Amino acid sequence: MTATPTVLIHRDQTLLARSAAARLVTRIVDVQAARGAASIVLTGGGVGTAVLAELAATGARDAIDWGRLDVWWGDERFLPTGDPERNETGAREALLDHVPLDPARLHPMPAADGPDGDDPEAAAERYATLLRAASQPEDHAPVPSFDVLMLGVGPDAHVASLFPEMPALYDERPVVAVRGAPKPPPTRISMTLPTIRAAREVWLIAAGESKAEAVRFGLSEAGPVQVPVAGARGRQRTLFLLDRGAAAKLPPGLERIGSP
Ligand SMILES: O=C(O)[C@H](O)[C@@H](O)[C@H](O)[C@H](O)COP(=O)(O)O
Repeated sequence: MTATPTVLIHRDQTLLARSAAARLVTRIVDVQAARGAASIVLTGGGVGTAVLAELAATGARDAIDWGRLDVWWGDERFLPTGDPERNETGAREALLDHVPLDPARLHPMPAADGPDGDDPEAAAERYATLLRAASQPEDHAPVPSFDVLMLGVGPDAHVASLFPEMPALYDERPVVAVRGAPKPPPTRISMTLPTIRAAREVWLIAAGESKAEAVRFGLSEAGPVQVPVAGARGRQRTLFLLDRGAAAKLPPGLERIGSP
């Protein structure tokens, strides 16, 4: 059963990113204490990368046992390794290159100059195979039950590279290639909604008024094909981490915990 979302509103984007980074430290430390290793899924985009930069900047990051953390990506822009537009490149610069991760536990999505060359379908399948290999019998799914899966939100209500009305939203494979994405670059690789929903916790992180409408519909009963945000829910917990701008059009009657 998926959880009813909890909404948290912060004053501005900086406080939102700091607070999400602090929450991430606590969550990873708690999971590592309970189960040994933890797993997170990263998102591309401005806020997602800002969270990683805040995590790199906080002394609390040393509380994490970086060698026992698996890092996955929810989506990737299908570009050559090291391209500045790749989500992996942004995440490395912001955090991953500055902490003692185990390289074997770092799972970037394949690049356009990777083992499958310029074939995003084969690259997506390769990533799905990696996820399948990492899933445990208790996950009851072909992918692991990620401890935290973070998602940015597009103004059109996309999450990862799942854009409204596009074929990826009907696809039941764990990872798919996306062609013709409205946000550049057009060719991408993305986890699908069933994979996102396998996560224990899903955190939707959004800042700015341009996201307010998408957040509003994402918290409604809208269908995920029209409003992918509405289909992104965690098995145990779903958090909408917002700044005031992104929270400007919330539907009435929602639980809200504001910070001054
Ligand atoms: O590769 C990407 O672009 C993404 O993963 C995408 O889903 C992103 O998270 C949102 O578009 C929000 O991006 P912003 O935070 O920059 O608005």
